[in-house]
Amino acid sequence: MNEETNNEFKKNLEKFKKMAKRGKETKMDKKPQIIVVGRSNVGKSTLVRLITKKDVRVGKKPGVTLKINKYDVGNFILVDLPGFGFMTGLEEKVQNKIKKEIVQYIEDNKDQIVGSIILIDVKAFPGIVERWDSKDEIPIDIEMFEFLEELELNPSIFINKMDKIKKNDQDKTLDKIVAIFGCPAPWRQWINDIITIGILKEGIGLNEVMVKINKNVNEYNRVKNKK
Ligand SMILES: Nc1nc2c(ncn2[C@@H]2O[C@H](COP(=O)(O)OP(=O)(O)OP(=O)(O)O)[C@@H](O)[C@H]2O)c(=O)[nH]1
Ligand SMILES: [Mg+2]
Repeated sequence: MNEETNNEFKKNLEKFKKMAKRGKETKMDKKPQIIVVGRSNVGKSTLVRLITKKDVRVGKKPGVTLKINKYDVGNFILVDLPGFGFMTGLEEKVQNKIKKEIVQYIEDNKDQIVGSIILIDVKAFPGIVERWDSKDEIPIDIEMFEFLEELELNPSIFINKMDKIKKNDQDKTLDKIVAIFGCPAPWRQWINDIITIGILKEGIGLNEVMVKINKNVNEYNRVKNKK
C-alpha cells in the first residue's frame, strides 16, 4: 500500500469504528445521568437501592467493586460509582486507579450528567478532614465537590448516617461540615440548596434527594426541548 492509500484506509477505519460505536449506543446512553459518588461504606448502594428499587448489594467489603453500575430509572440514569479515598487493605496504587477511573468517567460523560450527589458519613467525616489537614492535602470529597462544581454538574452533598451522632451535637457537627465545603454556618440555610441530611438506612432523606434529582432532570429536559 502506498502512503496515500494507507492514510485513506486509516481514515475509513476510524470512520467505521465511530459508526460501530454509535450503533452500539442504546437508549440508555441518551438519557440524562445522575451520579452518586463518595467514600466506601457511606451508603451509596443504599441510596441507589432506594431509588431504583433494584437489588443492589449493600454493606459488602469496601473497595472490591471497580465497576461503574448504571441503572435506568425511567426519565434518568442513576450511576453508582466505586467508592473513593483511603480504604483499609487496599493498595495506594489501586486507590489512585479508582480515582482516575471516576474522574475519567465524569469527564467523558459530562454533557449528559445533569446532577451529582456526594455522600458523606456524618460520624466519620470530621475525623477524615482532621487527618488530611495534618498532611496539608485536600480531602478527596472536597476535591471531588470542587471538580463537579467546576464542570457545572450541580453537586449536592448528602450527609448520611445522622443516627450515629447525638441530637445535641447535630448543629455543631453540621456547621463544621458545611464550612469545609465552603458554605458558612448556619448549616440550615443550605438545606434546600446543596445540603441534604438523612438516615438512608431508614429511608430518611430520600424524598429530599428525589426533589433535587427531579429539578436537575426537568431543567435538562427544558433546555433540550428549547433547542
Ligand atoms: N447507621 C447507619 N448505617 C447506614 C445508613 N445508611 C447505610 N448504612 C449502612 O452502611 C453500610 C454501607 O452501606 P452501603 O450502601 O453498602 O455503602 P457504599 O457507599 O455503597 O459502600 P461501597 O460499595 O463499599 O463503596 C451498610 O451496612 C448500610 O446498612 C444510615 O443512615 N445509618
Ligand atoms: Mg456500594
